[in-house]
Amino acid sequence: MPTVLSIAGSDPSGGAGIQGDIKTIFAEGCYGMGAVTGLTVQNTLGVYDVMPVPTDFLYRQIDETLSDIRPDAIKIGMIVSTEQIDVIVGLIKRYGLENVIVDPVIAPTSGVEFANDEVMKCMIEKLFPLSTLVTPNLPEAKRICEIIENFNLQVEGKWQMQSQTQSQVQTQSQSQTQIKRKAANLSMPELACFIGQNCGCSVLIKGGHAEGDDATDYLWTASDDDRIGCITEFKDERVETTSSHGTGCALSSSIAANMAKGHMLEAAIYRGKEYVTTALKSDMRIGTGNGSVNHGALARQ
Ligand SMILES: Nc1ncnc2c1ncn2[C@@H]1O[C@H](COP(=O)(O)OP(=O)(O)OP(=O)(O)O)[C@@H](O)[C@H]1O
Ligand SMILES: Cc1ncc(COP(=O)(O)O)c(N)n1
Repeated sequence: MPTVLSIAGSDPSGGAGIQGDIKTIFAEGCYGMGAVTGLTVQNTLGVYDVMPVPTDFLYRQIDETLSDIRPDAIKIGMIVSTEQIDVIVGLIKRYGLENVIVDPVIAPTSGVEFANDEVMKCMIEKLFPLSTLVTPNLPEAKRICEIIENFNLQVEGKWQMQSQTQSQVQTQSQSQTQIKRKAANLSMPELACFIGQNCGCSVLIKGGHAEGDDATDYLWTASDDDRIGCITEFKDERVETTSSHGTGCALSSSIAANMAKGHMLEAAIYRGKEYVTTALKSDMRIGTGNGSVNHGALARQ
């Protein structure tokens, strides 16, 4: 059975974080594992508090799991300190892990902040370049671009190596200076391109917080020679529901699970989107606030 490790925070109300991830991974027919970065106090009405797990304990959770069971993909959600990032980055490198999906949860829709600018800067510099895919929502993508601009970050790595050999990419690279100047007003595809070029990873900007009748996500591809530097649109209907808590966690976990099953990145995103739309359409209505998506609405092998 394909195996997926989620490294994320605990959401005791069950819709997001490690609880939502493992439900999603199970529904996708994979074996789910979870290493907890922090405990939260939250329900369907908001996030009230966060308590980080000590760094050495996070290290031991992941290390002992990896030394026993090798994951075919990993999903990384809430990270609350630069020390936690160093631990995760060190272990990804030591075990040579592949199919690394990072959902950079900066601040939940309602409630306290998970990651400050210092943590985000560290994530951008150290974790993003090791990632197969980074999946910010629209406000997160704008904040990441501002941090890249404000700290003048440009991460050395695989992107720079690839851009020397790809003429299509060189053309986009030349327009980077122009993109940098107007980062605050970038469109969703431009945001994806800006982050991807600066961090050397594929980037999916999620459209749940955008306006419009459709929920459209945009992928900028850093790997896969044929598609490098290309933008791909993933469009689906916008579902009217008050049960949308955990969509971001469900999407990234579903993508990780589908990559663990052997799907290529674009196919895995397509299937992830299908999973989330079905989970939203179920309109489960648990709790008194913004209830959880129905993780069991689509189950497949
Ligand atoms: N009302 C909706 N109808 C259909 N799809 C949606 C809706 N809201 C979000 N999505 C989809 O859900 C996925 C997650 O997007 P979103 O922008 O909500 O991420 P997020 O903010 O990280 O999620 P969360 O609210 O769990 O933090 C995307 O594929 C997005 O297009
Ligand atoms: C532990 C944890 N991780 C991620 C989220 C996603 O945030 P939201 O769905 O509220 O925007 C969350 N609420 N809790």
